[in-house]
Amino acid sequence: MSTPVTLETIRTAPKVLLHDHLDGGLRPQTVIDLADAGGYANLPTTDAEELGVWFAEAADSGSLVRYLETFAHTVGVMQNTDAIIRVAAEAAEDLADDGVVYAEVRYAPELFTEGGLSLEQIVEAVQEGFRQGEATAAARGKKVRIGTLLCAMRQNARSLEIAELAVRYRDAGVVGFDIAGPEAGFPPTRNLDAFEYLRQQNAHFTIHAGEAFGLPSIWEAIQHCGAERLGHGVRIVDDIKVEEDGTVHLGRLASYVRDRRIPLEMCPSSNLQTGAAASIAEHPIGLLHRLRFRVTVNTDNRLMSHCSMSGEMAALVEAFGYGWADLQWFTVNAMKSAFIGFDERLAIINDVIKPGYAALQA
Ligand SMILES: O=c1[nH]cnc2c1ncn2[C@@H]1O[C@H](CO)[C@@H](O)[C@H]1O
Ligand SMILES: [Zn+2]
Repeated sequence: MSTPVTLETIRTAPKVLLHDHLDGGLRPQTVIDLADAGGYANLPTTDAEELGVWFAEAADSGSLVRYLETFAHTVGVMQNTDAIIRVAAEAAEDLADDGVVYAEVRYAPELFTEGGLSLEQIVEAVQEGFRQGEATAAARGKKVRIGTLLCAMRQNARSLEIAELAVRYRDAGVVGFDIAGPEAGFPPTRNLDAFEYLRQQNAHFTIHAGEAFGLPSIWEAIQHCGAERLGHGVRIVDDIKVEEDGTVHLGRLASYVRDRRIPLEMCPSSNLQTGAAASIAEHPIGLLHRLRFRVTVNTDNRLMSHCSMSGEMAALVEAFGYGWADLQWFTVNAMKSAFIGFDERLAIINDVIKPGYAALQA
């Protein structure tokens, strides 16, 4: 008999996460410890439980710009290598404990230079932390592999430099590039030189698009910049019309995204907080899953959105009645869309994901 699909059983299922911010996933107690050690005095509270609630509530603002303001505190405590190593190691452990078998975790190196670290020192500290966290998790019998994405911030003008950094570290665990930060007023085409460079280097990138801004942002990301995946991409529904009788019409852009199998890195809880969707039940992921877009499920920011990979899946199960076959479909979609090599993706699908879901459905 098939195992019932509950939060607890979903935790045991192999999961793949493509969109998770390192500076959005700290444990509240770690924020407090690091603030204390590093002399960061601006935290709203030094009680771990209260701090967790504070982040979730402050981020629950209905606006991406206000959501992003909460990162001042996590970035504020990550300005030395010890702090960065600890945060990265704990991220790997927490993901492994939640049953994530492969994750791409992203961060913007340019945000961690206030204490005098070079971009290279920052990248190396994060890689060291991931390596430590993977080893700690493996010793507990949980195997996770972490790939790193480097973000450039849309509001700054350092994207080419960060793209070069990503390429320099591509054989050391950095598997791709992204642009993050406020979307309105900062179109992806501002960073064309970075994307051009990455394409010439045969390097991979995704772009946050279609979260706080609509179709033009998605169109630019794909057709001008050459994004392989879309961070969020929720607003692609603006190009889909559902008639009262249920007939569906896809516009040219939505058709292109579906036909080309462009992966959508969807983050349901985060989207509720930034106002990109009103509720999980009304989240476009339901329609996009039904229409067989290349949908993936992600956390975005586990601290600010007070979520986990298993929790996001459980919320979808509750809202849409999904079963193991749907959760496996999301997981295989994500693994197919990862930025590591084809043979490695295939091995995880065949050796880990399929047997894992088969056992749950047996
Ligand atoms: O959903 C999002 N949309 C756009 N930018 C984001 C989102 N979540 C986090 N960041 C931004 O990405 C930086 C690097 O990790 C974070 O510091 C935050 O400013
Ligand atoms: Zn994001």
